[in-house]
Amino acid sequence: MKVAVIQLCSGTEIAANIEACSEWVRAAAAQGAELIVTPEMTHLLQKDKASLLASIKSPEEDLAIKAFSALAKELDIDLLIGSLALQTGQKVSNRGYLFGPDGSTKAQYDKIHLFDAQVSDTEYYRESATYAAGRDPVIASAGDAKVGLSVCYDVRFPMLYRYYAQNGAQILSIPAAFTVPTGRAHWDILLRARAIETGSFVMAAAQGGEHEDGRKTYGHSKIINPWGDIVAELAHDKPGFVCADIDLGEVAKARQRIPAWSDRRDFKADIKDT
Ligand SMILES: O=C(O)CNC(=O)[C@H](CS)NC(=O)CCC(=O)C(=O)O
Repeated sequence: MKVAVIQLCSGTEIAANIEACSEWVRAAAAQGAELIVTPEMTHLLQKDKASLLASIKSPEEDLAIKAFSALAKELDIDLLIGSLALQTGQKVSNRGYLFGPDGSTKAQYDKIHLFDAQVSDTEYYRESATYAAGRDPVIASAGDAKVGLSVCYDVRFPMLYRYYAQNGAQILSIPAAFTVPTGRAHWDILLRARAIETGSFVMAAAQGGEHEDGRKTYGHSKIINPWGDIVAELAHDKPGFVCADIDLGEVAKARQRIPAWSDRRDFKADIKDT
């Protein structure tokens, strides 16, 4: 099957971000992509909390959900919107959506692990101050593939992806808005590790560049095969997309060669200091 990841430099205007993203989705679909993944915070990257809260809507009123479900139908594709900021209660949800070729919402996933980190002496994030954490892993079908959904910082929690692999996922979706310092040091290695240790394809769609809210993100969107090879990538931080023809048969092959994903043994975690 042919798949694509889209890289964006989303700004602070929802309508403009939807339009920019839609153009790239159309371009990828024109090249034959049947499953397309977009980055975390596709329709709004806004660091200022008051402005964020003033811009976002409930899922019922959100314009991106309407626009992207219609786009999936028009193009007859599976469209996985990495995530949207949505007003869902006391706190905001960082929520991904998979829209099917009929425009239906096949799945939605709320980011489980929130990014509260001191990235450098001057750059820190307190995502949990604004966002509510999700609790449930989600696997959804796209064509013949089963896809495990995640968002950004989730990539640092291998147990989520092991759970996905053991429950039938062949593709791991890892949309992101990675910081530049952690991106340089960790992005590529974390993604390849998740592919290798689970014997799965990884589709990593990233935000990249200098955003309107003043933030910089790392870019370097890529598609990785179950052996850990990068089969397509944008080796920069500018908007664009890359496609790859992927053979889901490679998943079973990789898992047969190195059965680490099913050889797990449970051990007692209470190690005694001797
Ligand atoms: O808040 C928003 O507007 C959009 N969300 C993000 O940018 C999120 C939470 S701050 N970023 C990450 O999770 C980066 C993780 C990362 O960079 C790492 O794990 O190293």
